[in-house]
Amino acid sequence: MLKGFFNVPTPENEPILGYAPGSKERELLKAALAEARSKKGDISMHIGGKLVHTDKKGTVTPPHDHQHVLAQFSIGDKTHVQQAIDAALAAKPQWENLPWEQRAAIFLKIAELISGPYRYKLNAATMLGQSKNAYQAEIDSACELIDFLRFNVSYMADIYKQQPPVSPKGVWNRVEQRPLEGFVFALTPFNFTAIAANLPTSAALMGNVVVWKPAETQIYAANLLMEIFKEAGLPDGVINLVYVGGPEAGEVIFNSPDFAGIHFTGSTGVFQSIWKTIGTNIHKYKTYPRIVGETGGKDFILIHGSADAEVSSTAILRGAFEYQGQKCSAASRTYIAKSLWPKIKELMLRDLATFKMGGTEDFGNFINAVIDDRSFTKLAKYIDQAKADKGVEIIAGGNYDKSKGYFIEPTVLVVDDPKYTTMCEELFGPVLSVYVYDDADFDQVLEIIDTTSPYALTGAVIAQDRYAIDKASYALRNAAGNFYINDKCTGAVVGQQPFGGARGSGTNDKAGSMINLLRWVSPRTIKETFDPPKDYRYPFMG
Ligand SMILES: NC(=O)c1ccc[n+]([C@@H]2O[C@H](COP(=O)([O-])OP(=O)(O)OC[C@H]3O[C@@H](n4cnc5c(N)ncnc54)[C@H](O)[C@@H]3O)[C@@H](O)[C@H]2O)c1
Ligand SMILES: N[C@@H](CCC=O)C(=O)O
Repeated sequence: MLKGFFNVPTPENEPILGYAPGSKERELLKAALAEARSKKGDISMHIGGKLVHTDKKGTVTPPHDHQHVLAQFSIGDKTHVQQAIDAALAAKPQWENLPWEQRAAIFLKIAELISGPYRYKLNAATMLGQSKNAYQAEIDSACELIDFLRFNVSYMADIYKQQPPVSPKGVWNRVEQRPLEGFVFALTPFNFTAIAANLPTSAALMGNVVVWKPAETQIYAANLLMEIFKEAGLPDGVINLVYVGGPEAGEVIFNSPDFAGIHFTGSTGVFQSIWKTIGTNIHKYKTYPRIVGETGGKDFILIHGSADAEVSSTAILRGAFEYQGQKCSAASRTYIAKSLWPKIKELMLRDLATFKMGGTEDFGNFINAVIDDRSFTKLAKYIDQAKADKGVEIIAGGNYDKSKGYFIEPTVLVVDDPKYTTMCEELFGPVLSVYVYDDADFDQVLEIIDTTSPYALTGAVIAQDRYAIDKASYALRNAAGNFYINDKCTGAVVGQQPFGGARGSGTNDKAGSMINLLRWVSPRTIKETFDPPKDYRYPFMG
C-alpha cells in the first residue's frame, strides 16, 4: 500500500465540441455512426467479469428508424440477478480494501478514455440507441459523463479529508468513511447515458459493489460503457450489468438481506412503488438501505411582463424541445404575461417553422424521435385529447407519424385552464403547454405554479424587473430544486449547478455532488485515547 496524502487533479468541465461542418470531430463522429450502423452487435450481460449470453434475445433499433436492427441482446432472468449479487459480494472485500487513490485512478482513466478514444463511439451509440442529435449526445455521453467522473473523484477526496475539528489533548478523533455493508442496486433511465453511468460508478467510487440494471432502451450505450470500465481496469464483479425486466429484478434485489442501497433515476411512480417494497421488506435487511432517487418533473418557465421577448422565446423552445422534451428538466408548462404574448408567440412560431425533424445521422435535424412505441402512443393520446378539448388551442405541431421512426411534431398547446391535464402531468415528450395570464395577476400565478403539480424539479423566471425576480425566487423556493433566472430550465452542469429536485421529484441528493457521494458511505467515528483514566473516581471525590 502506498504511503502519503494524495491530491487529486483539479477537475474542470470538459469542453463541448461543436461538430461544425468541416470539423475533425464531425468527420470522426460520422465515421463512428457509419461503423455502428454497418454491424449487427451481439450484446451480453456482464456478471463477475464474464460475458453472459442467454437464448432469449431482444433487439436494439434506433427510435428514428425502428426497422434497422443495431444489435441483439441477451435477456436475463432472476437467476442472473442472483448471480450478479453473488459476484458483487465476492468482489467486495478486495475492492473496499483497495486504497482510495487506486479506485480514483480507475475512474479518472474512464473519464480519459471517454474524452479521447471512445468519445465518438459512445456518442454514436447514444445517437443511434436513444435518438439524440450530435450536440445533445456530446453534452450527455461525453461532457456530462466525463464531468461526473472527474468531479466525483475530487468530491471523494474532500469527503475523506473531512475530520472532526476537535481532538483535545490526549485524544485523537477520526472519521472513517466505510462503504455500505452489502451491495448497491443502480436502476437507470433511458434518457441520459451520463446518468446511466453515474449511478453505478458514483457508488463504486466510494468502495461499494453494484448490480446495475439499465432501461431496455439504453442497453446499447450501457454495454459499451461496461467495455470501457473494463478497459480502464475496473476489477471483475465491482459493477455487474444485467438485462432483466424491472419488477423481476426487483423481486430478487429487494428480498436480498445484503441489499444496502438503491441509486435510482426514473419515473416517480416506479420510485414510489420501490420505496413501498423496501418498506415492506425492511426487516429482511442487515442494514437500513439508502434510498436515493431522482424522478419526474413538471418543469416551468414563468415569463414576467418585463422580460426580454427574444430571451423568453429561445429559453422556451430550447427548454421544451431539446431532445424531444425527454429531459426530466424539460420545460413543459409556461406562464406568459399577456402584454408579451403576441411578440413571444410570433418569435416562437418563426423559429418552430425552421425546426427540422428526422434521424440523428442527418446533422441538420434539431428534433429526432421519441424513445419508443409506448412513449409515442402516450404522447399521441395527449395530443388527440387536446384536439378534442374545448379550451385548448394547438398553435404548432399536433401531428405524429411512426411509419419509420417514433416522430412527434413539436407541439404547443395554449390552454384556458392553468390546471388543464397537460399543465399538471409529466408527458415526457415534445409537447409544451402555455397559459397566458394578465400581467396584474403575477402574484396569483406564482401561487398556481407552486400548487399545480406534485413535482419540484426545475423552473425558471424570465424578467428584467428585479422585484419580480426576487418575489418569484421566494414564492417558488420549494417548487424547484434547480431554479434559473433569465435562462431555460434545463442543462445543469456538473460542478456548477448540482442537480435534483424535491417533493415528488426525488430525494434531492444532487447528482454529481458531495451530497450524493455521502449517501454511499457509512461513517465510523474512532476515538483514540492516549492516556486513559485508570481510576473510576471523579476528581472532586478526593
Ligand atoms: N430527476 C432526474 O434527475 C431525472 C433524470 C432523468 C430521468 N428522470 C425521469 O425518468 C423518467 C424517464 O425515464 P424512464 O422512462 O427510463 O423511467 P422508468 O421509471 O420507466 O424506468 C427507470 C428504470 O426503472 C426500471 N423499472 C421500470 N419499472 C420498474 C418496476 N416496476 N420495478 C423495478 N424497476 C422498474 C426501468 O426498466 C428502468 O431501468 C421520467 O419520469 C424522468 O423525469 C429523472
Ligand atoms: N441534468 C439534466 C436533466 C437530466 C434529466 O433528464 C438537465 O439539467 O437538463
